[in-house]
Amino acid sequence: MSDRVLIKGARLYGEGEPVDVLVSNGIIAEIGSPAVSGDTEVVEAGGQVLLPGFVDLHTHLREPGREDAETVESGSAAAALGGYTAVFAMANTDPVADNSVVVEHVWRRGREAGLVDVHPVGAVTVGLKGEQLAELGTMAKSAANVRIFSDDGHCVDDPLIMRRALEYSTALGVVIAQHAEEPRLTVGAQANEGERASRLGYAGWPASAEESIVARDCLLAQHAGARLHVCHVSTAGTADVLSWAKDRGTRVSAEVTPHHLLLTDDRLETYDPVNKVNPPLRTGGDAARLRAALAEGVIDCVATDHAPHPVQDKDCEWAVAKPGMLGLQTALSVVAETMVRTGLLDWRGVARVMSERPAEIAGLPDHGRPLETGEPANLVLVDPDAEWTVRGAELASIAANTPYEGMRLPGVVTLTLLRGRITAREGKIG
Ligand SMILES: NC(=O)N[C@@H](CC(=O)O)C(=O)O
Ligand SMILES: [Zn+2]
Ligand SMILES: [Zn+2]
Repeated sequence: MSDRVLIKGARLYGEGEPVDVLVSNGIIAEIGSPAVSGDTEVVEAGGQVLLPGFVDLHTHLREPGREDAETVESGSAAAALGGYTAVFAMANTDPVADNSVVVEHVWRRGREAGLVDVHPVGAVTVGLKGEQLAELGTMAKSAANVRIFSDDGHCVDDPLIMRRALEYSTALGVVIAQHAEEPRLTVGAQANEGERASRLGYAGWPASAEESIVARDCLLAQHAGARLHVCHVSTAGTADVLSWAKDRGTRVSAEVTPHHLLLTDDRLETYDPVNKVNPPLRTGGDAARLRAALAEGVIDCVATDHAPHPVQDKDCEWAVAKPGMLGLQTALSVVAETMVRTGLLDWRGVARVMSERPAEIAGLPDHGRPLETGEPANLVLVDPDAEWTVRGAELASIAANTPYEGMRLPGVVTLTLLRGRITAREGKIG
């Protein structure tokens, strides 16, 4: 295949007149009306929107340990098809990614798949048990160059351990990403605490279990001069806490998932565990506030929390089903539906929340870059007017637990380029 790609007639950030973009040697070589030589692959963009490739700070690739749900390879394919050029693979694997052997393994598997930059997240504590700090320094200095640490799936609830992790992180220049859930407040929790959960007989997961940890961690981070990242913000109250913390100069960033922007606890009525997720789907008021907070920058970015589960862990009684839902291939469309169609964000704003901010938070030098000559060609082309119908069985993930089954959504990823190489085109890999 040619190493030169000419994207003809794309609108950069969805703005202005269509231009031609020549990609060569992994970079954007020319923007305007470049001359085409023989050995150039031409992509007719027809006025579609060109954006920097998306960066997902929160993905579960399940390898090692649960290859029946996802592998680095299948998850990388889902990522490329979703318009991603970099993903961060969470540490709650089996064995846990709490040492340099596991993080280097995941990193190498990502390189072998070659569809997206796979950056392993390291665990904060040994075995995600919340008792003893993992060797953050060794993982940071390993070949995997770990930049984000998280016990995601579990909250680092002991304030002393969290304080030590934050203090240690400053010396390493890394970020601690917290799954904010006070475990004493969510014992047996199954769904958002409220009238609907009580009526259906589900133990409630109160907003305060998230908000109290976020407030505590903002204070700990501020005192330590450390950087904190808040995973999957799900409540209006957390947006308030973040707004307060940012106003007083706390170095805190935050993500919201597509499902918390679009779906609400109305979904409980279905009794279908595909809708079970942690933190749980909240109220319409929460979702509205999360959208506004994302538009305002109180919440920095969108992260998928892509959480594949095999059928036996989802196709069962609600109480025993595992929480989590697929997200990589539907994220752009859900953002288009909730943020672009509503007028809350334009496409430049989408570039900010899905590419630029996450790349900055993670410290990735080659992603989330401006669409300019000389910049790395990590790019995604989106057809903003096209719609598609989500079918779990057709997604690239091994698991099929999408909550959007049968939904028609706007925004289709038509091309993804990683360092100038086509990784996905018209819904197909490579
Ligand atoms: N989000 C989820 O419901 N599940 C995640 C864990 C997590 O993100 O907390 C998983 O690993 O399955
Ligand atoms: Zn989590
Ligand atoms: Zn997660």
